[in-house]
Amino acid sequence: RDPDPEAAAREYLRELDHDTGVHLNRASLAEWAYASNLTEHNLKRKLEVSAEVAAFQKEAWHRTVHFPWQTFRDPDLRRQFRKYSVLGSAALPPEKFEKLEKLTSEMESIYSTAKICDYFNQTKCDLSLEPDLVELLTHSRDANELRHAWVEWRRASGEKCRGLFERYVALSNEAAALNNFTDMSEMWLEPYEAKDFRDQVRELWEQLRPLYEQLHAYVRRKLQEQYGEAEVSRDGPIPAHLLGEMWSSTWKNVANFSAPAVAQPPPDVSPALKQQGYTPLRIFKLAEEFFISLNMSAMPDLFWERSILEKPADREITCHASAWDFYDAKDFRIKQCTRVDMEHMFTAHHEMGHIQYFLQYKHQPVVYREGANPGFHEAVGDVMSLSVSTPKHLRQVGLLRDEGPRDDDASALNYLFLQALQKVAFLPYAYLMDLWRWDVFNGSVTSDEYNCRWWRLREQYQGIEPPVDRTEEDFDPGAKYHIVASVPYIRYFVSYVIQFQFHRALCLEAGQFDPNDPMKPLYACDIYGSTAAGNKLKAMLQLGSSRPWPEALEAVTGSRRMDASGLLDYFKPLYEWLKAENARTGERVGWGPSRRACVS
Ligand SMILES: C=C(C[SeH])C(=O)N1CCC[C@H]1C(=O)O
Ligand SMILES: [Zn+2]
Repeated sequence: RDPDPEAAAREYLRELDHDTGVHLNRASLAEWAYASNLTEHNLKRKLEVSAEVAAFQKEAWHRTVHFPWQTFRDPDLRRQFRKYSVLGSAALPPEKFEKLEKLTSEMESIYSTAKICDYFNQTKCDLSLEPDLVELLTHSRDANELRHAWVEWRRASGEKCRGLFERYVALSNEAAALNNFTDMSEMWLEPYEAKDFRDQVRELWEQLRPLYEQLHAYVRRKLQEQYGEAEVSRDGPIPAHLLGEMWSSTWKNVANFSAPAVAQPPPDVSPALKQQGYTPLRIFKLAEEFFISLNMSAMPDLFWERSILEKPADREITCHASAWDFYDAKDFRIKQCTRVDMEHMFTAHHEMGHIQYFLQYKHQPVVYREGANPGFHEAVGDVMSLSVSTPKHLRQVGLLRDEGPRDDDASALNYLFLQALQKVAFLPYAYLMDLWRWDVFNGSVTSDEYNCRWWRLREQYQGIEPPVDRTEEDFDPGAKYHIVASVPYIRYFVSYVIQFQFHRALCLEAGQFDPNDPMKPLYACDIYGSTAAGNKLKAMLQLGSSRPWPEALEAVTGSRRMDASGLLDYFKPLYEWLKAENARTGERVGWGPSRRACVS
C-alpha cells in the first residue's frame, strides 16, 4: 500500500500550526502592550513584531500553496489548508504592510485620546469619550449640550482621520488584490463562506424592517413630546443627538421617558449596582457565575491576574472593550474601562462570552480558533444577557427590588420595549456600517462623497438625521471605533439575529419557554442553572471554525439558516402593541426627507 500521500501534508500542517501559534502569541502580546499603554515606544515595538510575524506568514504561505491541497481526500486537511492559503494583509510588501499598520494604529490613537470642551465651561477641555461623553449622552436632556457634544466629538475624532482613512482604503484594497479578491469587501466576507451572504443579510433586514419602523415612529413621538416640535419633526427623520448615545446605534437611554407604561419605569439596575458597592471586578465575577451555572468554564486565574477591568488614571489606553486570545491555550484577557452601570454589566457578559468561546475551542488547531463565523463570536455573551436582563433574574440576584404588586403586562411591555431599544434599534445601524464600507472598498463611494453617502444611508435605513448640516470636511463614520480600528461590523447584525435563534433553542432545552404555554413566553426565559442548555451551547463552541457555520448553527438550533423568526417571536407582543399605539395616535410609520443638508 503506498504511504498516505497526505501524511507529509498533515505533518507539515501540524508544524505550521504550532509555529503560527507561537507567532500569534508574540503579536498579541505586543498589541496588548500598545492598546493598554498608547506610547510611541509600544507602537514601535508592536510594528516590529507584526512585521516579523507578517514575514513568517508570507514565507509559510509560499510553502503552503505548493501543496496540491485542493485535491486532498481528507476534507478537514483541505479545510485547514484553504484557511492557511489566505495570507491577508501580510501579502503586502513590507513597507506597505507597515504603512497600513501605522495608519490604523494612528487612527485608533486619535480616537482613543480625543478630548472635547465642556459645553457649560469652555475652559474645561478634558472630556474623553469614556466615561465623560458616554455619561453625558446618557443623562443630559439639554438639546444644545447634546448637540455640542455630538458635533465636537466628531471634530475631535472623525474629522482628524479622513486623510488617514483614505490611504487605509487604498492599501487595504492592494492587500485584497494580492489575495486575489476584487477588493477588501470580498476579503471581509470570506469568513461567511457564502456567495449570497449579502443577499441573506438584505433579506433578513427586509423581514425586520417593519418592526424597526414601528419602534422608530413611536420613539419619534416620545422625543417630540420631550424636546418639542422645533427639535423633533412629526414625520421626518429623528435628530441623531437626542437618542441617548453618541452614534444613535442603541436607544436604551430614552427608555425612562418613553416607556409604554410610564407608571413603572423599565428596569434600570445602575443605582442598585452602585448602592450595593459593586466594583468592576465584582461585575465580572457575577458574569462568570452565570457561565458556571450552565456547567461552562470558569475564568482561569491568569485571566483575573492580567485583565484590565478599570480605566487606569496614569496612562492613555484604548478604552473600547475587547477580549483577547493569546493563542497559547492559557492566556485570555479582557480590557474594559468598566463603568459600574447596567450597560457595562451587559458589556461584561458580552466580553466574557468571547473568553468562553476561546476557552471552549482552545484544544483546536490555531487555524480553527475563531468563531464558526464572526457573528457567532459576538453572540455568545449576548445570549447570556438575554437571560440575565430579565426582571426575574435581576430580582434573583438582588439587583431589582420586588416592588409589590406588579401589573405583569405593563412591566412585561416595558421590559420588551427596553430590549427593543437595544436590539431592534441597533439592526439598521449595524447593517449600514458595512453597507457603507463595502461600497467604499468596491469604489462605488469615492472619498469626495464619503460623508454625504454616509448620511444618505443613515437616513434611508435608520431614519435619523444629523443635528446640524454636514459637509465633506466632516468624516462622521470615523467617529465610531470600528471604522478607525478597521473592525468589520456586519458580525453584529448577524449576532443580533442568531442570538435570538440560540436563545429560543436553549430556552426550549432549559424548559423555560414553551410556544404553547402563554405562561412561558420567550422574553421571560432565563436559562440560568441549566446544564442541558449549557452543554448544548458548549458542544457548538468547541467546534471553533472547524465546521462550516450552518452546521454549527444547526447543532444548537436545528436550522442551517439564519432567520429573523427568533427575534420576531421574542418581540411579537411589543410589535402588536406598537402597531396599535401608532395607529391610535395616527403616527406616520416611516419618515419623510431630512431638512438637514450635506454639502459635498
Ligand atoms: C463590545 C464590543 C467589543 Se466586540 C463592541 O464593539 N460592540 C458590542 C455591541 C456592538 C459593538 C459596539 O460597541 O459598537
Ligand atoms: Zn464582541
